[in-house]
Amino acid sequence: MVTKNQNRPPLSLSSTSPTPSKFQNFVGDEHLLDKEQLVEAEKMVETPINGRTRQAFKVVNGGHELSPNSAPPSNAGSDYGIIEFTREDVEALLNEKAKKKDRFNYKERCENMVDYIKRLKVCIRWFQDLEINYSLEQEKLKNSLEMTQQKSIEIELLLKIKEDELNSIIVEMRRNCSSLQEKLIKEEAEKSIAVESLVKEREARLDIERSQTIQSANQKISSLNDMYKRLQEYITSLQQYNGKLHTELSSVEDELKRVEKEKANVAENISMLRGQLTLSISSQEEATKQKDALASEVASLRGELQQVRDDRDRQLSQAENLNAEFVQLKESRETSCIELDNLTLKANELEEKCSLKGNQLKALKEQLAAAEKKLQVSDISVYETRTEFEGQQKFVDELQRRLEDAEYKLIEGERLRKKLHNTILELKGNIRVFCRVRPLLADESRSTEGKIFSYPTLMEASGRAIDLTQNGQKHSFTFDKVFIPETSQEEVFVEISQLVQSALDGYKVCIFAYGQTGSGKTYTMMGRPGHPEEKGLIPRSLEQIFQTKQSQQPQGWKYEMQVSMLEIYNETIRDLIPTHRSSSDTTRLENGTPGKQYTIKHDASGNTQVSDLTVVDVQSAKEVAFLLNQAANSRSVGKTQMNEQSSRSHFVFTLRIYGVNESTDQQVQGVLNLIDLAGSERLSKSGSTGDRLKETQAINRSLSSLSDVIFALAKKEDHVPFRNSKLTYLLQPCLGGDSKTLMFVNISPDPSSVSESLCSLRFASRVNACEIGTPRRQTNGRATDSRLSYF
Ligand SMILES: Nc1ncnc2c1ncn2[C@@H]1O[C@H](COP(=O)(O)OP(=O)(O)OP(=O)(O)O)[C@@H](O)[C@H]1O
Repeated sequence: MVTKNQNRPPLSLSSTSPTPSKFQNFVGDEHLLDKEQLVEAEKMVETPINGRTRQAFKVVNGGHELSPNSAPPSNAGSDYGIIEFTREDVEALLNEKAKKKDRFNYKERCENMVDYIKRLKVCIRWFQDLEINYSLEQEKLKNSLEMTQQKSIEIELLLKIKEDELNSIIVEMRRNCSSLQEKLIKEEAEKSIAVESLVKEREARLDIERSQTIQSANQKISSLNDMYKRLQEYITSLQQYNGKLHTELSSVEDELKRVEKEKANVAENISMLRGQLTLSISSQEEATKQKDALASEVASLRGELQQVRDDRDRQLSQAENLNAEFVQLKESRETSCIELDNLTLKANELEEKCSLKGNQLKALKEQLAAAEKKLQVSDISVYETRTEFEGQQKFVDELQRRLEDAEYKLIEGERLRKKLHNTILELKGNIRVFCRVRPLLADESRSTEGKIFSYPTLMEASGRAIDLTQNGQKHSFTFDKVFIPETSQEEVFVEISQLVQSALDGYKVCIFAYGQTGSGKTYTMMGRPGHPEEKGLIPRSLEQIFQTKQSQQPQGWKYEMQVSMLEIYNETIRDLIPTHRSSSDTTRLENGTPGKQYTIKHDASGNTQVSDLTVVDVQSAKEVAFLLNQAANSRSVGKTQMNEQSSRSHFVFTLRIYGVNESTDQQVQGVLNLIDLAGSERLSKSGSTGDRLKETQAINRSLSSLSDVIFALAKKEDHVPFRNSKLTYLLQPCLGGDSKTLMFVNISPDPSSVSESLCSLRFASRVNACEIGTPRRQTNGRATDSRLSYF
């Protein structure tokens, strides 16, 4: 049990004879229990709690708990508590108290009283302090109460204001609410009306929609019809345009023929005139010569005449002298009679001579006059011939100019036609296909089954169509271009030069040759070694690229070029640039075990990388030609029944072009891929065995993968099996991307290969129908590692 009384001072009880109780142990003579506590203690002694006979009381001094055995201080503090004691203790205490009451003497009482008074004084002081504290506290409390009251008044005021506000708001809201309710009712009524009308409308709309769907379908059909018509019109306009071009072309050709005829006539005339002119020139020369001869003769005759005259004069003077002498002699006639006779004779002789010379002179003069006349006539004829020649020359020049004009028009027309054709193809996004039929080789049969190929020359088809006849059945094909066997390498290159040019303009370009073994793929791509005039597309393309590189330098263009070459042999990639070729690679060449593993990767921007492949920076076509030569020597080639020098692998030549224009800051990044595929062949025909058989099977497998890819692309299937072979995976960006792709389908004219040729042509026309998207120009900045990027 715990009792506390902190506000009252403790009363002390003194005992004279300590009882052997615990209580005594604690308090000694002084008991710090007050009356009430004692009464409490008595009560407790009388009423044991929970059947216990001991109750716990503790005396606390200044808040410190006293341990049971420690004696309380003499001035045991202002506090008290509970002391553990027993019933017997309390009883003994009470008995002791009763006994002590009597025993207290007066002095002790006085002392006690004094002590008590002291204590009371202390108590009073304590009370006073307490009172002061209390009043202070009261003051404080009062103040705070006042403040609190003020605050509460303020708050009350605020509350009142708020309440008023809230009331007004509530009133307002009630008003609003009622108006809203009214509105709601109204709206609900309207809604129900609207719902009704909506239902009605819906029904009506459904009716209308039904009719509209029919209408829209009709409209669609009509718009499709319109579109179809427009397309038809566009096609017809294109056809008309094409036809116009063709008519223009044919008229230009007619004109050209006419002009050529005229030219031939004129040339004939000119040659005739030239003959005449040479004749007249020679006659003129002869006449001139004659004239000169005559003139010199006349001069000599004149000289002679002069001489004769001089002679005559001399003779005359001599005659005079002689006459004088004669006169003298006459005087001495007799003496000089004989001399006179002689002199007379001499004079006669001289006169005769003189008259003869005079006659000669006359004849010469006549001759001279005739020659001069002749000269004049020939001069006139020369002049006439010259004017005629000049007229003819003018006419020839005029014809020449017209011919040049016609030729220019013809070339322009052809260029425009090509450009339009290319634009149409680019818009269509198709792979372009050129077909090339090679000439019959010396050892191939020429006559047995007749001609199997013909080339229709009708307007539209001219230069683009090829017909193959097998067992009397004709199969017609049309491609972007068909090259007949007589077409030269130069003529073929002219057709692709623009495509090559676009690699410099920043396009990805891919040209690959497909065809049966021995059909002329390597000839088309590489040409005939040692015959410069028969060099193929690859060397020609490189020459053009490096020439353009040079010619564009003045306009500020600078190009960097990198070359790499690889072959896919038995489904394994091999680096064809020898700088990297290790001894292990060489070993593999012989035993066919794979060495270095090259992997193909395509990045997000459509570039292809082949890991570890050698890439060489090149500056000139010569450097590339050297590398090409080395690659051609390293390439897997073997002899088969179909071809002496059969390529047993797919050859991929890649030229990466990075161009920058320093004056305009333009940048282009183009790629030129030139691919010579290995030839397809029938195992039965090729007669391959052993390693050759393995090669043939690998070639046929990869070409069949190529055809699977083409089939999937043509059918626009969701999945295109590019990964089925290294070849198709490498060609993926060309076949399914945004590059300008051209396929050469090479055809052998050998009648024994007619079924293979038919297969190739069918495959090619399927390729021609493939849509791969519109080519994109790469004009972005320099790639971080452009060296590895391929397609
Ligand atoms: N247009 C042509 N003019 C003259 N000769 C040609 C022509 N095309 C090919 N040839 C000759 O035909 C033969 C076979 O040609 P080529 O080796 O290019 O065939 P290919 O298709 O590459 O064969 P493979 O697939 O077996 O390598 C060669 O002797 C080549 O010189």
